[in-house]
Amino acid sequence: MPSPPISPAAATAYFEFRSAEHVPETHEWPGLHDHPSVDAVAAAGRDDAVPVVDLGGGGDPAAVARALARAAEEWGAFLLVGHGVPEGVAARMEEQIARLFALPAADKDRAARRPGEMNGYGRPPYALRFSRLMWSEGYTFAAATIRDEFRRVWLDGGDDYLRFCEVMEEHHREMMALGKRLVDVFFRALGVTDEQIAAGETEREIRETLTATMHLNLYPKCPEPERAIGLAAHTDSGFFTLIMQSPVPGLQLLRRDPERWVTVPAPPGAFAVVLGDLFQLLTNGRFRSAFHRAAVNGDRDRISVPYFLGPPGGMQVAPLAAAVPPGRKPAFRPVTWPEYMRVKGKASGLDASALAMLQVPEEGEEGGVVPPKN
Ligand SMILES: C=C1C[C@]23C[C@@]1(O)CC[C@H]2[C@@]12CCC[C@@](C)(C(=O)O1)[C@H]2[C@@H]3C(=O)O
Ligand SMILES: O=C(O)CCC(=O)C(=O)O
Ligand SMILES: [Fe+2]
Repeated sequence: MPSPPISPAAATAYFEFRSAEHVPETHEWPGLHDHPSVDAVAAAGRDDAVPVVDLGGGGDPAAVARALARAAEEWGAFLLVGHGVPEGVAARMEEQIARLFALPAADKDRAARRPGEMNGYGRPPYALRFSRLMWSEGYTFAAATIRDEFRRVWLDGGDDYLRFCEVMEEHHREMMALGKRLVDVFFRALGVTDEQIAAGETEREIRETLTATMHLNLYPKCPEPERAIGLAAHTDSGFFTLIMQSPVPGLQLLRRDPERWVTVPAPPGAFAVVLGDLFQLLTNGRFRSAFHRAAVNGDRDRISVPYFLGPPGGMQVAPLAAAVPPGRKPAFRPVTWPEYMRVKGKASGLDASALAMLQVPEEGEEGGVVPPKN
C-alpha cells in the first residue's frame, strides 16, 4: 500500500458511517480490483468452492481429518459445520454487538484503544500501516477479561452491561471448547495418532494453554461498496481464527494462478476458519495461513466476530516433530507470538512472508523462501 500512513488526527477521528452518502477520499482504496472476484454461489461445485469440513453427522473421524488436511493444505481456510454450537449463540451475539456499536460515540471513545495497548474500541493494530481508512468499526479484547473491559463502556455496570458480558462469555466458552476439539482434529490430520496426542507433551500443552482474543467487527452498509474495504488484506498471525459472521457474505480469500478473490459463503450456523502464520510454522509449512480481506455490502450491515486462538505470549512455537519429515531438520526456528508480531511489523508485507525470516536453510542452501500460498 502507498505510504505515508494516515495522520494521527485522521486516524483517531470518529467517522459517522450512517450519514455518509459517498465514500470520502480518506476511505477510498486504490487497487481493490486488481484481481477479479469470484462469487461464492457461482463457484459452488467448482475449483473455487470453499471447502466445507463437517465435524458431526456421525462421520468417520479419519475422513474428517482427511477433509481438514486437504482444506488446510490447499486453502488455509474452510467453512466449519456440524460443530454442535447451539444456534441461538450467533443471534444473541449479533444483537449485542449491534447494540454496542450503536452507542453514542462518547461511550465508545471512553474505551478507545490507547497507543501500544491491545484491548479497546478502534481500528485494528495493522491499520496504522495504511494511508487510507477502512469501512468498519472494531473492538478487540482478551476473552479472559470481558467483565473488566466493558466496564469502560457501561460505567454503571447495569443490566445492559451484564447482558452483553453474559453473551460474550457464552460465545467464549463455546469457541474455546470448539477450538480445542479442532486442535485435536488438526493433529490427527497431520498424522499424529490419539495415543501420541495423549502422550505428547507438546501437543497437550498447545491445546491446554490456548489463549483467545476476540475482535468484534461491524461493517456498516456502504453507499459505494466497490470503492471501500471493510478490512484490508492480511494473514492472521496466531494459530487459527474461528469467525462467526452475519448471513451476509464479505470474507474473501486470495487464490493464486491466476490471482483472484473468492468470496466465502455465509450460510447460517457455519463458522469460517482461517489458519494463521504460527500454524504454518507449527506444521513445518504443511498447513498454510490464508491471505484474506473483508469486502463491504451496499444493502446490509455485516457483523463478524473473529476468535483468534494462539499460544500464550511466552511460549516458543516450533515445528511439531510429527510434521517434520524423517531425516530432515525443522524448516523454521522457534519464535514466540509477540516476537513474531515484531518480525511481521518490520517486514514490508502483511502476509506470511515474514515467516521467511524464520526459515532455517537446508544443508548447503543460502537461505529459504516460503513457497507461494494456495
Ligand atoms: C490477537 C490478535 C490478532 C490481531 C492482533 C490481535 O492482538 C487482535 C486483533 C487481530 C487483528 C485483526 C485485524 C487484522 C490483524 C492483522 C490486526 O491488525 O489486528 C489481526 C492481528 C493478527 O492476527 O496478527
Ligand atoms: O470479517 C471477516 O470475515 C474477517 C475478519 C478478519 O479477517 C479479522 O478480523 O482478522
Ligand atoms: Fe483476519
